[in-house]
Amino acid sequence: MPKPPTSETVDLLVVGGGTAGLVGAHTAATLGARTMLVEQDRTGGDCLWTGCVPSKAVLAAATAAADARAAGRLGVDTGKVTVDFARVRAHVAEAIATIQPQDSPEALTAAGVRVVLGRAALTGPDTALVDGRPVRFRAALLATGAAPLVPPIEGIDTVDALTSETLWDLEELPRRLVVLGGGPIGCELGQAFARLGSEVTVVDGLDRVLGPEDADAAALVAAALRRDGVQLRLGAEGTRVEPGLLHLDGGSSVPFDRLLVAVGRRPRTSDLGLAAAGVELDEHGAVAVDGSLRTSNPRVWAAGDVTGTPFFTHLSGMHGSIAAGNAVLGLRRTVDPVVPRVTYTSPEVASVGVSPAEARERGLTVRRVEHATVDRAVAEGGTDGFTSLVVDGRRLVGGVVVGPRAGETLGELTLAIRKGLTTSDLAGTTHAYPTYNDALVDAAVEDLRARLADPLISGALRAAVWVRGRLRGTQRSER
Ligand SMILES: Cc1cc2nc3c(=O)[nH]c(=O)nc-3n(C[C@H](O)[C@H](O)[C@H](O)COP(=O)(O)OP(=O)(O)OC[C@H]3O[C@@H](n4cnc5c(N)ncnc54)[C@H](O)[C@@H]3O)c2cc1C
Ligand SMILES: NC(=O)c1ccc[n+]([C@@H]2O[C@H](COP(=O)([O-])OP(=O)(O)OC[C@H]3O[C@@H](n4cnc5c(N)ncnc54)[C@H](O)[C@@H]3O)[C@@H](O)[C@H]2O)c1
Repeated sequence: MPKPPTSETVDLLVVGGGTAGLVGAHTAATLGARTMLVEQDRTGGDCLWTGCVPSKAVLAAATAAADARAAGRLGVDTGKVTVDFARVRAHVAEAIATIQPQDSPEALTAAGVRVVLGRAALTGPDTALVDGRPVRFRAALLATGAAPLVPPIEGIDTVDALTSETLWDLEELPRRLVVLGGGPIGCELGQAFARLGSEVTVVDGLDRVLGPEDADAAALVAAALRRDGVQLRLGAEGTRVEPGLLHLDGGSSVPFDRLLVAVGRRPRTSDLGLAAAGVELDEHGAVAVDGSLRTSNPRVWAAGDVTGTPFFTHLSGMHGSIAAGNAVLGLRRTVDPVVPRVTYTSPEVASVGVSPAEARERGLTVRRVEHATVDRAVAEGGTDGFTSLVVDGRRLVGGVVVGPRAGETLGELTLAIRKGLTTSDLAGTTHAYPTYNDALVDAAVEDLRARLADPLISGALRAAVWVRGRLRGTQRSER
């Protein structure tokens, strides 16, 4: 009888080779742990292959087309703008290929990680089956990500609906693209395909796009989408699909050549052996974790989209690093609550911390500067936007930036909030002129001026100026 394979023991078993798993495995290996990473498909995960990288690459092509069409307003005539979708696809593929080596099995191996290409499932509290072979682990990190949600709408399986996973296989630009869902994916990709030449309709059950975002920011994005030719069908749910037609509640319908479903994502937890390992799910079907990213099994941690956290690569990476450090060193580090987010529409929407709406409920101060008063925005003709700061006393606790490159401005604000900086810190920092970040400074200055206008402070200041004037007068008359 053949002997059953003996099990190998590792310090950290990482299941999943997306951002959370990659960062987790690198962290553990750097700390000297015997680390095994198992990936069932391609290392790099959603972000590299079907998420951030291809979407931002296609947005770059779309922005180039839109800028070329709009160049006349700057006195530059380009003639008719045409889009060669095959070359757009080549650009997307090249971006992925350029970044891929950083996330590759070779890079992991060079960092000291043992990479197994295959499936992993837990079989007990400290055991797993990895590509059919038993493995014993001192700790495990679940980083299996999330998959696009396809809602159970009647007939949806009859039309070969696209998702963010399959969209990238399109060889031709669809003439009519209907996007179900007006969240970040629906808005970013809806705008991109419209700018590339598709007739796009975005359908959302809510009465606005980008549901959880600042209402004024969402309104600016909706207006920009409409200017790009996107039809918005808001407050309308998809109820039934038949080939070429999406029926909406209320009785109307929208024709399409291709349907893109972008109504959210669901954590990948099936066939992972969670019950055998005593790992519990939360009420939303995500792996339940405590503040240190530990699951209900004290040997098992989880990171990234599988925890149902806001689905962002930067957060997945932070999760991976913290969870792996905790698992290997027995620490209880927690994830910083200041998490920035950017939707890369044109204009971009960048937010962090307390929102203006929450600020109003809590009686905090909101300082807002319209980009129509920001010199760089005026010079570039990019004045559709604003910067709002949320201030608690003098401390910065949140902000929203809408406009070109808003995501770049957000870094400074995120650091300021994380470090508990004040509007005086921001206003007292010399900023290069002219940048969109001038709006941050202007909003901070507005806050300082408003505080100086307080009768007590302005009275004290007037008194100080008067005393200084008297002293000067006395000194002069003594000379
Ligand atoms: C279109 C789109 C655009 C996006 N744009 C942005 C953006 O601009 N900025 C941003 O921050 N975020 C963006 N995101 C979100 C971002 O892609 C995800 O939050 C991030 O990639 C999640 O990383 P992860 O490691 O948690 O999961 P994933 O990247 O999904 O990795 C999980 C990995 O686990 C593997 N796996 C699953 N089960 C097993 C198993 N049993 N055994 C072995 N391997 C397994 C999977 O094959 C996968 O490779 C975007 C997403 C989409 C869809
Ligand atoms: N720039 C970024 O960071 C970025 C970009 C893309 C995606 N992502 C991440 O990926 C996740 C998934 O994005 P998403 O846009 O698919 O999901 P989402 O959950 O953010 O938005 C889905 C939208 O679909 C609508 N919807 C749901 N069911 C519907 C129905 N039957 N009919 C009509 N509308 C319906 C919802 O009202 C919602 O507005 C996001 O949560 C985000 O964190 C991030």
